[in-house]
Amino acid sequence: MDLQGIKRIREVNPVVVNYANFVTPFLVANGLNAVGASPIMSEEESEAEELVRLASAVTINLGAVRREGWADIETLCQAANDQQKPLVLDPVAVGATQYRQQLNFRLLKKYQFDVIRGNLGEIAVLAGIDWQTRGIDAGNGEGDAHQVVKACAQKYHNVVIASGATDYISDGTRVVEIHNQTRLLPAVVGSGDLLSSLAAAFCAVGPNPLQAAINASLTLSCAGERITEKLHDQYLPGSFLSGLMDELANITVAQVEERMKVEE
Ligand SMILES: Nc1ncnc2c1ncn2[C@@H]1O[C@H](COP(=O)(O)OP(=O)(O)OP(=O)(O)O)[C@@H](O)[C@H]1O
Ligand SMILES: Cc1ncsc1CCO
Ligand SMILES: [Mg+2]
Repeated sequence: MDLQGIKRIREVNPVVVNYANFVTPFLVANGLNAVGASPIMSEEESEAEELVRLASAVTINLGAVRREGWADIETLCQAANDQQKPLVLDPVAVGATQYRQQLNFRLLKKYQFDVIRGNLGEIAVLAGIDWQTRGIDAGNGEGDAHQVVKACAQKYHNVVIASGATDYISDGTRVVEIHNQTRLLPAVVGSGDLLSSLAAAFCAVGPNPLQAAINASLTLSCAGERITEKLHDQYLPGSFLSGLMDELANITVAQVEERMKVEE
């Protein structure tokens, strides 16, 4: 397992272009900056191709997209595919409305995403497996998480992260489970958005999307565990959030190695 990604991000300082939602761009930009990447948010179609040219990866977050935004998103996706830059999709609340499904399935049909990162409920919708979804939360379902994440990765020929108390990561063949966790991560709206953009940053420094997804998940959850411990397990989402940025900026490969709980 190649856990050196965080070191490479700090050396390379990869530019990550984000089509963000209007709820969490501050968290996503600061989180990317903290790990050593260089975030840029854009919603202007006329600069999309140029931005992708200077970027090392692109994240498309579908959290709050207006119909007018579709052309910009498609230009970003096309440029990323044309220029062979890693492309990550966050299908926020895809189960909630017909509109979200229409947009998600349209993009997944037209463009190749290297990584999809959603909660288990969202990933089940993309996989076409019956699962109860409610808004931005994961919801419950009967399906087996392994089956869901694997089916989604096979369907879209990519790597899928289904996040939750355990993060399940699959390339369609393997399923890797990340058991590091803290209840404070879901207490912060946008921790999922940050995970998606971190996956893009890690894809930018290789060696492959599966390892990048594992490294992104481990970095966020191990940083989250570290600050939770410093807060003596108190439920303090505000302190957690500011401390999380400090941990992301300082976490080392050795610290991740020491506490990582990975199963396959
Ligand atoms: N019950 C839980 N216990 C511990 N960690 C969790 C739990 N649920 C999610 N997480 C962690 O929180 C982070 C965000 O995952 P989550 O599944 O909540 O994404 P999301 O639903 O897209 O969130 P958001 O929409 O707020 O960005 C991940 O790092 C995940 O591992
Ligand atoms: C709350 C919310 N609504 C649209 S996007 C978003 C942030 C979580 O993805
Ligand atoms: Mg989300």
